[in-house]
Amino acid sequence: MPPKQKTIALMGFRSVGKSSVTIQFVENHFVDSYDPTIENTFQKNLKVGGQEYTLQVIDTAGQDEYSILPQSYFVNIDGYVLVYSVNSRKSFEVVKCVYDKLLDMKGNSKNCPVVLVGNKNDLTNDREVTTAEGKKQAEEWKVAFLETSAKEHQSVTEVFNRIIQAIERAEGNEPEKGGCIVS
Ligand SMILES: Nc1nc2c(ncn2[C@@H]2O[C@H](COP(=O)(O)OP(=O)(O)OP(=O)(O)O)[C@@H](O)[C@H]2O)c(=O)[nH]1
Repeated sequence: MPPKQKTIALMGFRSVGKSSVTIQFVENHFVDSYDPTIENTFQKNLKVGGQEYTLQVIDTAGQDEYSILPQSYFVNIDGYVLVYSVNSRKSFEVVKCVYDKLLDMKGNSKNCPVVLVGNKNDLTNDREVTTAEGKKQAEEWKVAFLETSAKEHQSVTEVFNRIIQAIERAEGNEPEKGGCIVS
């Protein structure tokens, strides 16, 4: 089977680690410095449930609760990774606003595959959002939830595995359960 092409956007408040998660996934390293993103697109192959995927990963500029999302964020994007950082309650509030705006534009949640990600879970002493709160929000939205650490490469690949599964489900295909092989 030829690779399927999917486009995924990472969205969320500034400095939550969208670029770090993307770079850890695509290039397998962690960038300690903070360089605000305008917008970058990366490409990466990933095998999920026996199917090869070519992913375009769009690392967006950070949003806040007042951001007007550009039209380009609603067309030609198959799935959304909504990122907050567990050490910032503000970023958790912003991610809810971003979700509401996405849903407004997409019409309903069936058209809007999402994975909710609480990044920086290595910062145990600075935590402001509990795992239970993230989980509860994801259950309300009926989406997958993961806590990650881009710094410690924890659950990063799993994020992309889960968003592909969500996209396939939204398209009416239930992908086989199984390992995910990164190439
Ligand atoms: N401790 C820790 N720091 C992280 C983690 N992920 C990112 N950071 C740091 O957080 C800062 C912001 O990370 P970025 O990846 O640039 O965040 P961003 O969401 O892309 O930011 P914008 O481009 O402004 O939207 C950087 O200093 C990163 O090194 C993580 O998992 N753990």
